[in-house]
Amino acid sequence: MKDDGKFRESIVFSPLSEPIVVQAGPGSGKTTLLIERLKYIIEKRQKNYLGTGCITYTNAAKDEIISRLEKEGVQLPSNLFIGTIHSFLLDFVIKPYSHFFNNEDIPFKLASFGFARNYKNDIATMLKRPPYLINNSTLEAFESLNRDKNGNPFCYRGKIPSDVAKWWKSLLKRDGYIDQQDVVYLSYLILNKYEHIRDALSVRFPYMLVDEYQDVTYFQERLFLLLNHSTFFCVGDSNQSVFGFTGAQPENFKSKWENESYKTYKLSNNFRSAKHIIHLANNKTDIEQVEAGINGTSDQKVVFFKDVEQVSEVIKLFHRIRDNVECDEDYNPYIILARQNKYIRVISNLIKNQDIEPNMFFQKLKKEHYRRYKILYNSLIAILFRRESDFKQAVERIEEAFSYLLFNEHPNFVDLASIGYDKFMWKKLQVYTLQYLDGLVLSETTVAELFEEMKDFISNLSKDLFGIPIGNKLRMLNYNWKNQVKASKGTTISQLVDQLEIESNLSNSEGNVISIHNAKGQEAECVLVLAESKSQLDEWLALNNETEEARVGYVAFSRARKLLCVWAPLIEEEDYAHLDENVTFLDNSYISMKETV
Ligand SMILES: Nc1ncnc2c1ncn2[C@@H]1O[C@H](COP(=O)(O)OP(=O)(O)OP(=O)(O)O)[C@@H](O)[C@H]1O
Repeated sequence: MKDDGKFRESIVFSPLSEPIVVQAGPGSGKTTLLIERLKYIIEKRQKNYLGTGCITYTNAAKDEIISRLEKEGVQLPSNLFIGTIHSFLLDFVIKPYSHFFNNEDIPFKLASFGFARNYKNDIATMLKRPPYLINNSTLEAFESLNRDKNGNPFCYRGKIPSDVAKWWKSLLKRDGYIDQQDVVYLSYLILNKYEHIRDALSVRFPYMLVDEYQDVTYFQERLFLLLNHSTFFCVGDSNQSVFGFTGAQPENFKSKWENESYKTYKLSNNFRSAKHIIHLANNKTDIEQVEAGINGTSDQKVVFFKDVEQVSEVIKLFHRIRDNVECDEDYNPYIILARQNKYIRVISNLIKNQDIEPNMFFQKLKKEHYRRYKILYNSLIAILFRRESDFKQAVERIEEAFSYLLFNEHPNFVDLASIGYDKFMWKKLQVYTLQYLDGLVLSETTVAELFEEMKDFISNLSKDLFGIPIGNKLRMLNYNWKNQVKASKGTTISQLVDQLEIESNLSNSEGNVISIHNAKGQEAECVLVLAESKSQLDEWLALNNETEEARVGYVAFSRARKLLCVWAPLIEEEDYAHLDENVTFLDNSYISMKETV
């Protein structure tokens, strides 16, 4: 059937009881279609108490869907869930039922980001390495450990041997925690074992919509299959499956596609990109997309930078070229994409064109004592938000500081009853503390003084307001500052807050430089993709999408609406001559030419 408005309406307005899978390339409007279907479900669902779950891959995608619905004036019903699979399962399975699988008979707590840092020495011992060799990427690998199909702990990044992986998961369990990956695995175990729980969940959510289905993991798929009272609407693109290192498998989407109980649809239009971008991407896959949006008619070719060795020159060239592109205000004007975080930091600094010293005080405290770092950092960010009159965010930051101070926990998991508090008292203490921080003369208060004063203030406040002594819970605020004695007495709060303010402004402007993985689902008028080597670019441009690296290139190129520029060091024009119908090669002389003119 021709991919036109009528065809799309027929998908959106299909009977609510029909399970549907939509497969289509980038920019074809999959997410847009999913939102239309969601609107239709909200309007048509038969009983108001029936819920709808809309599973997004990231929180950014969740925000985007909510804002699009709100913009269109859709009233969001209270039983509508929009968010990641992890938050869905945390709310509806882990918090209410995970105590069934915990020897302590209490729900598991979520190990928050940065959690592995607390176990650095144990990790070093297990890996038989000195602690200074345990870097962030090793810690990240521990935090993202998943399971193989048999449920055994498994590192899809290939960094952690299986015996160490097993040790890590049992350590978490012993301490009452689960990590992000096990939110899915444990939820699967719970739903698989207890029929009444899975039935209750499935009946509560008879409509489930899932975006980016190609990145669903094995146990996520198994879990979805258990919800047999729910009707699924799934959209995805196997060619954009780039999260193999988390255990995601495009095969899950393929098997859904081949499952005869689903009605399947393919979309062929691309509403996002200029035609040469679409044709370049078509070269890589068996999905043939057709230019159908307003950008489709543009003759702007894809630009490859050749003979440009310095990334700073490439960025200059990119900005020069995009100066000539008329951008639509409704879209992000540009993004710069790279593969590795390390590289992204270098580029961010280049773009800012200024060397920002990372704040040594925070860096050191983070290494020396992570929990105290969390307390200080959050308190100061709260001051910053207060300055900007963002009271809500300020109190949230104080709450995080308090949660680490009193419980060494993320705010979601604090046990207020253990200190005789209720939620109202907890908030009240935070609001008063925020007022107190706001009243300090920041330029005259050192970090060491802040800790001492805060301890007295909070402990007196708790006694005066509620008659509850919590002084012994505040020992994190007693600190001898180890290797930072001098700095803690010589650094004022205003110096640190000012530094944080600069960093937060910078991170806003840095928002345009992102990793390819984080750019999934996003689009911008102009896109610069930085390959880090010639071999990487070769793989990105190869005529297949079999390898994950090849698919990473596909995702990167297809973010662009009007202009796509690509750079790889030592790129050779003759290697890519077969693309010349869609590609122009430019070198540094473009800049000098423009300057002369
Ligand atoms: N039916 C349509 N008519 C015109 N424009 C559309 C239509 N559907 C989507 N678009 C526009 O096309 C662009 C891409 O849409 P969307 O993000 O939904 O695509 P997608 O298939 O989810 O992309 P990706 O796979 O890259 O995440 C957006 O700017 C969107 O507004």
